[in-house]
Amino acid sequence: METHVLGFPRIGVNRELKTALERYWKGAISETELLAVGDELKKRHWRVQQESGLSLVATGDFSFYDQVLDTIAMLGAIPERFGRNDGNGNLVAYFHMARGNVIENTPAMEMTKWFDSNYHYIVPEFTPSLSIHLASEKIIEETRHAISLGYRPKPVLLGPITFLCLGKEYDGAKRWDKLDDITTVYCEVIRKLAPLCDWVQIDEPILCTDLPEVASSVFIPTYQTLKAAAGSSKLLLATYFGELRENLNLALESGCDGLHIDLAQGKGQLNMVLGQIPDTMWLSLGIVAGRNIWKTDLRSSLDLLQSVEKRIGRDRLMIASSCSLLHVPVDLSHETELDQEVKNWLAFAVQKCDEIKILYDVFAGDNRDRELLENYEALQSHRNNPKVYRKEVRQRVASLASDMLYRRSPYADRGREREKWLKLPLFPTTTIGSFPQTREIRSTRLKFKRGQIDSKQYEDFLKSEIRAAVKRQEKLGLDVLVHGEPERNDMVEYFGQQLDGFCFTRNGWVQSYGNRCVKPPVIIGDVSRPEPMTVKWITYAQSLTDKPVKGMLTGPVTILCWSFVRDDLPRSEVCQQIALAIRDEVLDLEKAGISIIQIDEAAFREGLPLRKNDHDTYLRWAVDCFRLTVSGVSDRTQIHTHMCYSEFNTIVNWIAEMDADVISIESSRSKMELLEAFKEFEYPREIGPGVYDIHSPRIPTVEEIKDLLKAALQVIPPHSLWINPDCGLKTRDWVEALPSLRNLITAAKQLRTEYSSDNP
Ligand SMILES: CN1c2c(nc(N)[nH]c2=O)NC[C@@H]1CNc1ccc(C(=O)N[C@@H](CCC(=O)N[C@@H](CCC(=O)N[C@@H](CCC(=O)O)C(=O)O)C(=O)O)C(=O)O)cc1
Ligand SMILES: N[C@@H](CCS)C(=O)O
Ligand SMILES: [Zn+2]
Repeated sequence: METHVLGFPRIGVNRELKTALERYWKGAISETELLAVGDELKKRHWRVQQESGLSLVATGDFSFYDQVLDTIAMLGAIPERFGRNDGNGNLVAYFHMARGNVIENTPAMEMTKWFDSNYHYIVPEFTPSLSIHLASEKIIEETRHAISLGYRPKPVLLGPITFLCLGKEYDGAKRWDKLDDITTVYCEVIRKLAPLCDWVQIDEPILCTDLPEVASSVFIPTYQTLKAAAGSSKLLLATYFGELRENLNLALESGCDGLHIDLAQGKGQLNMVLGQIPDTMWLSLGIVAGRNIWKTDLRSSLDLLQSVEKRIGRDRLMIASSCSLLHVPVDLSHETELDQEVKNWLAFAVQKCDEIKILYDVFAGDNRDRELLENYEALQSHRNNPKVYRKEVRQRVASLASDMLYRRSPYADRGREREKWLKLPLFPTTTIGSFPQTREIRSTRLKFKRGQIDSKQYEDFLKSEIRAAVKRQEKLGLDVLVHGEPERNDMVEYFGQQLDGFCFTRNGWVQSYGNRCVKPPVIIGDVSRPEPMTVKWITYAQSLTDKPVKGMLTGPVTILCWSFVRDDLPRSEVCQQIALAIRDEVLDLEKAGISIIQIDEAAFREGLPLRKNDHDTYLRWAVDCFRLTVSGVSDRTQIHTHMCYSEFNTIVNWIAEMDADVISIESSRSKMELLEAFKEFEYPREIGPGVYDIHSPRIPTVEEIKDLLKAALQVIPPHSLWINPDCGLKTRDWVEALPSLRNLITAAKQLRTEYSSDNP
């Protein structure tokens, strides 16, 4: 038997990687110093896995930005605009791909959501001239390094089929034409890894989705080629984030020596796999959930292990995490301020490694009765805690009436009165909500948290930030203003902190992309809103200006998706509870005189199940929860929503069903590609496709912005077009945000002039 995790979080328990990256980008540390931080983190994480007693340690899972970008570097699949650098150890080219090159004005590669998670990967670009060759031996070097330190490594590669499926084709390129070259490089890498290790893990999460036909047809031959390169080293085909369903045969006939299945998000597949797995194939059971932070139910996991043993014996079994632990925080023992009872319900990456080992020990016949009893008691304490079940919340959800899902009038009617009221120009300009979270804002919040300043001082500081934000926007000439969100640490955590039913970690950071991390709140019980959460700040901003200030809220689906959610209640029901809480806030904002309210549903698309068959069920309850949130307002109130990284094509009709008056969407990195969706489906509302890529430090030019707007105008009627950045500006500095917004306003003004003279 073997025990292992599919990957370990790389950010570091104190976000050491984030700090080092930011210092390196600023020029405060050298490349050598950055590499040393990486080495230290790798060593630390290998040590954790070994000290837990796992039989294998993952190598190649560390990355300075993203594992897909590392694969791009390994294959030399570097787009021409970054020069002919081979990416091997060349961190400069590597970071240009991730973040753009400010000096040469080269845009970054696109970034999008990793399956249905809040992790983001860099999207491979396939062009006809792309030449694939082994360009980086990082994984081989890392594996040798682990061996030199006495570890038993299991290198982790992103599989070629998933890599190809996740990329995008440009200039008429056909991705599958690259398969042979890519397979050749993978063979070269596997051949070099084979003498170093017993197992090589190849991740093909794409097998848990509806696979394109061509991918199915090339899967088995590709893997047979890879297996031939592996020689006596064993290949573990890792699947996760769902069930294999109709792709099971591909996995079983791949020639791989082992198959890993996700039993957290794909428990239903176990019987089918057990019924069909060949006698020679190892089975890695992903029992310990890699996407949530609840303790594993060890007793029921042991029952499962025993039932598996009865069917296929124990010699070919591996006990594992369901997926990489990238999606959970590093170490619970650092949570010194968490309520002890709640803490006892949780397990982070380090603790999950321990759980795997306990399962192994008990299964192997060792006595771990104390740990089993503690685990049982912890689960009971969660179930029986009075905060978990709250009668008044359950009753409110039970008494929901269907008329609570409808605005008073249909869209066409409710706009008329509002137009007179809001007096917005053609192509109204706005931003998405947040302004730069400057060092001063973050450190003042920290001082408040540590009790070094009192609430009056903190509130005065936030008000001065809001005043400055309003002044800046008036000076820029924006039409619809925002208060800038200086009071928010994060758009989900901030709301979670004010809602009953949530709890928080102090240090539970999870990587979202590159250097950016989130601290997802934990939903432990029924959710309700004890008091207004944003009204004070929005009304303060509105009191400073005659222009409309948008109320800014995070929507229920996004709060759900970006939290660790209790697993004893359907997600749809938890979402309804959150929707009711946010509905109360919407109505309070309206009562306080706010005429435009934006409800961010940045994670709406992310929550979409990976299989088409499961889409409609999710979309129905997710759309209804959004409608429940906003439908109480009068016709005069304009409802906005905002979404990031949206590949909408198949769900535009559902987005229209949300019945928001205006939607703003990320689109600049993908060069307005999302508009394809609107060509076929005439979206009956107003739209602000993003024209400024806020994830890059680059300042977009007026011409660039106008080009994007003109592309948008091919599809969106002028009276429906809003002008805004892709997303909030919290990750930018003012030195980048101000000139970018100036260019955005100039582009809007020029377009207005062109349109009024073209269309008198
Ligand atoms: C919009 N996006 C978001 C996603 N998910 C979220 N939960 N939130 C989002 O906004 N997903 C999709 C996109 C892109 N993803 C992200 C994710 C994260 C960020 C981001 O900016 N993260 C910040 C951390 C934010 C935060 O919680 N900050 C806290 C703590 C600040 C801190 O680190 N304090 C230091 C000391 C500071 C000092 O003295 O200078 C400390 O405590 O030691 C806060 O502000 O209070 C990040 O930097 O990673 C953006 C997009
Ligand atoms: N209002 C939020 C949305 C981010 S998705 C912001 O501007 O940061
Ligand atoms: Zn956004």
